Amino acid sequence: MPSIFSYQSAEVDWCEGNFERSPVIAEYYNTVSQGTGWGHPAAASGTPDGTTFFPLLLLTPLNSLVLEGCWDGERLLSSRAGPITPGIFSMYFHMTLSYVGQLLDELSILWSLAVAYSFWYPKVYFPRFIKSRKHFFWLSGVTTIISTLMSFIKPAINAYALNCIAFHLLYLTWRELKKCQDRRVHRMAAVMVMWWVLAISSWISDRWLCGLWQAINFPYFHSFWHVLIALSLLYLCPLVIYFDVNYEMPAFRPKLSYWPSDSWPVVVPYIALEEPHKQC
Ligand SMILES: CCCCCCCC/C=C\CCCCCCCC(=O)N[C@@H](CO)[C@H](O)/C=C/CCCCCCCCCCCCC
Ligand SMILES: [Ca+2]
Ligand SMILES: [Zn+2]
Repeated sequence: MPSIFSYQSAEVDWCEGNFERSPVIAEYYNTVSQGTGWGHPAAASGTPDGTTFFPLLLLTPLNSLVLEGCWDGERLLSSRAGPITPGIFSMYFHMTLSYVGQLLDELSILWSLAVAYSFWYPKVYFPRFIKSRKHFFWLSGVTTIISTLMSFIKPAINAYALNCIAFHLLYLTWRELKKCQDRRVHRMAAVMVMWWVLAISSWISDRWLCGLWQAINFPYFHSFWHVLIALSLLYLCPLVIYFDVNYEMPAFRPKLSYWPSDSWPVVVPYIALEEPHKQC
């Protein structure tokens, strides 16, 4: 019986052929695309420095400096670790296709989402029996522990369940957009949805139509998913911060902007805070 750490002991095997480009990396393009796709949304947390928050890994140290003292340590850390941790475990998964790799990949996504929900889920959407964010923390924690235990029953369906969470995020975004007049916010949400539709189409294509892609010698749709879901997260993060600042820090006026400028074809979204008097 193979060990849970052995190569190819996972329940899932993606469409890309195994060990075609390296004797130690099972799915070369899936591993590499995960490495390049991830990281940059990690810095998409921005918070008050009075100016900007950039969603690029390169700018993370800069952001961390300006965020310190404005956000508490847990929020800062979770906004950094949230996207990076699944990225690293996912690389390990595609490198080995091991059972442990698969569960680390899926459970790290589950826990990162739970942490993000705990910190940023707007209070107005709390269930009626939840009276404070502390209670909501407990609710998220218990739900996540139960989900973690259930995820061992049939790991192959975990990814489908995780993908369903995106629908809840879409629903929340739609609820927030109904209350928001800012056209820039609507535009950013539209771009996020566009990347997500392309991402989920790639993920489903790889899962369901693998025979077709192998027949035309192009089994790389899961690599596209990695890059596209990272891009949608890149747009989701500033949106989450925008809504959070409106709820939690009403003295500030958040403004969505693009770096280096709105008119460039390739841009990085970020949030600028407009508040002349207050520092944090
Ligand atoms: C201030 C903002 C803080 C934001 C914190 C963000 C926390 C991020 C939490 C999770 C990151 C999601 C990681 C994506 C998956 C990467 C790994 C991967 O590709 N795994 C696959 C196997 O390699 C696996 O099959 C995929 C499983 C499904 C994952 C579904 C994740 C849904 C995440 C929703 C992203 C929202 C995008 C916009 C939606 C409208
Ligand atoms: Ca494969
Ligand atoms: Zn993957």
